Amino acid sequence: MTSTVSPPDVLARIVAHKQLEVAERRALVPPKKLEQSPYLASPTLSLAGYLRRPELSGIIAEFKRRSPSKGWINEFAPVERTTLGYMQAGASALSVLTDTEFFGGKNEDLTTARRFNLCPILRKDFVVDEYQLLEARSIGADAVLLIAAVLEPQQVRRLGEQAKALGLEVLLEVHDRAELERTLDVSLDAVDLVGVNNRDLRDFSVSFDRSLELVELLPAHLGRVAESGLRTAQDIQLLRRAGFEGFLIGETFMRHGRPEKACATLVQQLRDLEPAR
Ligand SMILES: O=P(O)(O)OC[C@@H](O)[C@@H](O)c1c[nH]c2ccccc12
Repeated sequence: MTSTVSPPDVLARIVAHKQLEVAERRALVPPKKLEQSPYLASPTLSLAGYLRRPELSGIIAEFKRRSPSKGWINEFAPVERTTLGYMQAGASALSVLTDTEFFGGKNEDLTTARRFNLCPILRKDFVVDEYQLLEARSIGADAVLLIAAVLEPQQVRRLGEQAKALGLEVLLEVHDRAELERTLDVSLDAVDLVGVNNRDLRDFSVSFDRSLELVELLPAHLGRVAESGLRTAQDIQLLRRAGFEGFLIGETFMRHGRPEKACATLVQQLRDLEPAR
């Protein structure tokens, strides 16, 4: 079962659903069980580190089947071929949506991507509970997303510290200055990267101005990621020149029958545009 919801309350609905889902999962698969996953014994890869590698594009290629704003984007692309193709095309890292209800993903998608790729993988989900951090580690993720719009600053700090203790990197997502400042004020040490979401998840509007305005306020030691609505090599060039190191791209790739080919085309265009890199 999947849902499409109207914009104004989408975040609140996702979070409410996620809380129920986490309670169910915890009852079904207790933390002790998750701790037995072999992934807990293997080291994680640094997303921030990979984004700084100059020989790579900085693109975080996302596997996203559907979204509340667009409905189905790509129901049938196989995870193996798509994620491996993304990396062969020159992406720096992967992002895999694991939310089922609203994004059509699942934990197994991330584990499949893990089996086929040696690169940092971001688990893209709505973290509201520490259980999800252990779960992320147990399915093979290297990094998790914490969304400032749905968490209190103190929660970001606590979840961020717990994530780091598990060896996961933390990408904090913000979409305006107030969110950025109140959250980083208390959680600076618990975060590895900051992502500016060009899409307002409250009304789905997209504007690069969000990224361009906020980039100067991002602490230099944190990885800087521009998220959502990126389509062209020119978009990436603009945002890179403004100071971003990472470019999270989902729909531009996934709406093609062969998302990995769309990624290869974009990477080639980027190489033509930025030959000196
Ligand atoms: O498909 P796009 O417009 O390229 O966007 C990718 C990514 O930024 C977007 O999927 C996203 C950003 N933050 C999120 C939080 C939850 C779910 C999804 C997201």
